[in-house]
Amino acid sequence: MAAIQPFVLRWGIISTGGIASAFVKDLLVDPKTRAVHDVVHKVTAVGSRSVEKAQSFIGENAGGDKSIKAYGTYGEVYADKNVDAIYIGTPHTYHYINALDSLKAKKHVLCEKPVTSNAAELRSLLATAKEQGVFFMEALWTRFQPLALEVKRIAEEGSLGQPVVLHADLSGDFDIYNIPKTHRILDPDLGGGALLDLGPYPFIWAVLALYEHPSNKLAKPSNTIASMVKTPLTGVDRSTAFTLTFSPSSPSASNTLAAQAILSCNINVAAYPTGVVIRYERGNISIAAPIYCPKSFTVQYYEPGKSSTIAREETKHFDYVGRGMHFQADEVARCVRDGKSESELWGHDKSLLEMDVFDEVRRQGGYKFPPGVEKVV
Ligand SMILES: NC(=O)C1=CN([C@@H]2O[C@H](COP(=O)(O)OP(=O)(O)OC[C@H]3O[C@@H](n4cnc5c(N)ncnc54)[C@H](OP(=O)(O)O)[C@@H]3O)[C@@H](O)[C@H]2O)C=CC1
Ligand SMILES: O=C1OC[C@@H](O)[C@H](O)[C@H]1O
Repeated sequence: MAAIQPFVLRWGIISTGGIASAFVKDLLVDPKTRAVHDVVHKVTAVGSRSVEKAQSFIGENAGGDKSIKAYGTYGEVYADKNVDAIYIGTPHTYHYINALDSLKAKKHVLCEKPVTSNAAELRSLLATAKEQGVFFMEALWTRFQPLALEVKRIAEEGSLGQPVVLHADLSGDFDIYNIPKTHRILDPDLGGGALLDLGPYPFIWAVLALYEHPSNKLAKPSNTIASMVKTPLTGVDRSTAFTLTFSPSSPSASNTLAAQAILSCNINVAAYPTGVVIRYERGNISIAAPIYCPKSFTVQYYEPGKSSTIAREETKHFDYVGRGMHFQADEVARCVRDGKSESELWGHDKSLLEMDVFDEVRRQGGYKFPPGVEKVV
């Protein structure tokens, strides 16, 4: 019997920065190393604002593969007939225009986080993706990693009971007093600050453990409270804390979850070793830093009826070839192969919730983008 050929997704890469490089290296990892046999990835084009940069990028990240086109404009990638899907790795505030141009060229899109600067931009992109009949997804790679799938399985299998409270922090020491104020983490024109860059990760754990919990019935948080500390360097948020409360919409509502997520992010201190703690009625799940690609988590089960005593605990470790960005690429390939417009794991509703929450956090924190940064308001 003839072997079934894997589906090949042909990628065009927009920009040649740090994360585009990491993504391409992962795309080129043999999927069989992670037991994936149904899809494979091919990079067919790289677009940069400089053709020399595109050429060097291919040399450094794809062994100088001559079959990959190097372009000195992004537009040539959108127009390339040998590109099925576009990966966007530009700074936050360019995601909207780059994604819009890709969608208008009828390309499927995987766009780095945060998907847009605000919710209005995202709504506009989703409308365009629908009109054009193409797939669109935010690159929230953590949601597709095997560790996240296993945390979700254990959290929902029943032994731990209902979630009560989740604490998640992502911090990173960006050496903010010594880097240029034009660095993307500090520059307000590039959506600088902790919330947009780091906030998606504490948020994704709140979504996985609370929003997606079966007892929540995909109800949005009933309340969001937020506060920001701004850096005088450029006025962007150095530290942001926000809480999301999930509670039944009425005493008879089908969404019965009553739980809170306490989330934070900072750009002037390194990550704490435990990045996420989810407390349940009958135990805890602790996830090791870095929370964007954790390699282990520990589940503790309480002595029955005694939340002060741990009866047993188990730590699970995960390892694979590559950084872990290829799992989201596999999801894109499968969705495109199957004619889907969005992923079931990180679908449009979750990116929309993220941008609605972030808009509200910025409103309460008093963070306004400079005029002209938001392309849709
Ligand atoms: N998933 C993850 O783990 C990570 C995701 N990210 C996300 O990826 C995005 C990019 O981050 P990162 O790779 O660190 O950024 P970099 O600054 O390293 O790269 C951004 C690239 O975007 C292009 N670009 C287009 N317009 C501009 C502009 N006005 N200023 C600067 N660069 C521009 C450049 O490529 P060229 O000159 O070739 O056009 C540049 O190399 C961000 O949105 C961030 O949130 C970042 C890090 C990790
Ligand atoms: O997505 C990200 O994850 C890792 C961080 O260091 C980086 O700044 C951020 O963009």
